[in-house]
Amino acid sequence: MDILIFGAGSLGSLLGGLLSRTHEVTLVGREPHVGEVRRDGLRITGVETVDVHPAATTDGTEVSADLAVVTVKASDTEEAARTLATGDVDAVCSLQNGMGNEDVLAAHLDGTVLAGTATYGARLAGPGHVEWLGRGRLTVGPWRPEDDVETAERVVAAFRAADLDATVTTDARGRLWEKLAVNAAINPVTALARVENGALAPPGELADLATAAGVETAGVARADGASLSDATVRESIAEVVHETERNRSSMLQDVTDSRRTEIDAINGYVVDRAEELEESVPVNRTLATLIRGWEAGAGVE
Ligand SMILES: NC(=O)c1ccc[n+]([C@@H]2O[C@H](COP(=O)([O-])OP(=O)(O)OC[C@H]3O[C@@H](n4cnc5c(N)ncnc54)[C@H](O)[C@@H]3O)[C@@H](O)[C@H]2O)c1
Ligand SMILES: CC(C)(CO)[C@@H](O)C(=O)[O-]
Repeated sequence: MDILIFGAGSLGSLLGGLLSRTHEVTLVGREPHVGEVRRDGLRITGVETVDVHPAATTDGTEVSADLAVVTVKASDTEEAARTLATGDVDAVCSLQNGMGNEDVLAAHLDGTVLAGTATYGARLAGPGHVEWLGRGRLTVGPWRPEDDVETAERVVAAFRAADLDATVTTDARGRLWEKLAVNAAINPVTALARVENGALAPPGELADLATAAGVETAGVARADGASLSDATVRESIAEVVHETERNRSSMLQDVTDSRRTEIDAINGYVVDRAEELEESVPVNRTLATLIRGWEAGAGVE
């Protein structure tokens, strides 16, 4: 399969590097990473050490591919979609966190839109070098009624052919809501308290706060038509906190490095959707306000 990875940062470089063992992969990213990959290849260390030489470019315009995997941060999805629209991709699959990315891609692109989740852990350690921090799982499914499950099956088969752990889902929206509830719980609380994920293990006030945000999110998910119980969300949060106890969440890393966070696609999305569905989400609203307040004060782009 001809695969374009749009957003060759941490996750995109890891998955693109692993996929390039079996498929034709082009990474679309930024300098100095792209130049280093073109010169010396991409090195993956951590869970496994892998040295590969995928194609890499900073120019994602007018490209054609069987599949574009989108791994930019949520605030860059609109630009990614506009850029991809200048080319010809048969299918696009977001593996980003948060909600709203698939709708942005669908608004700009003609091909099949797939929604995915990724629990792999990755960190760009330096130009040409990505650290593989945790084995994970990918789920991929059709996003809209007109997006066919056969395309999701072909994509999952291609991922598996490269030894990635991937499954097809026919309930992509439900899966995204569940992941959203976990991120809405863990990300802003760890970012505001400046703690590793393990600090949210129960019992404790931080655990209670995170769980309250997750349970509120499950309420909005149900109002949106998803079948996501409070118990499932509580269990998922506790499980992810346990499995990633030494992780600094992506939002904590963004705040520490003075970068814009994905708050709009996480708690911000919960607040917006809750308003449309006339649900009350005071915890998510407070967390979103605090993170957005930090972004404004820090002057991040
Ligand atoms: N890192 C992880 O372990 C992980 C795990 C699961 C999900 N995610 C999700 O995946 C997404 C990406 O996360 P990440 O940690 O890889 O972020 P990242 O910032 O490391 O990578 C994104 C990359 O996209 C590049 N980019 C953005 N716009 C571009 C453009 N127009 N042209 C070329 N390059 C462009 C950026 O330069 C950056 O290198 C997020 O939604 C995140 O929440 C990450
Ligand atoms: C699962 C997660 C919360 C683990 O740190 C991750 O999605 C993150 O950091 O965004």
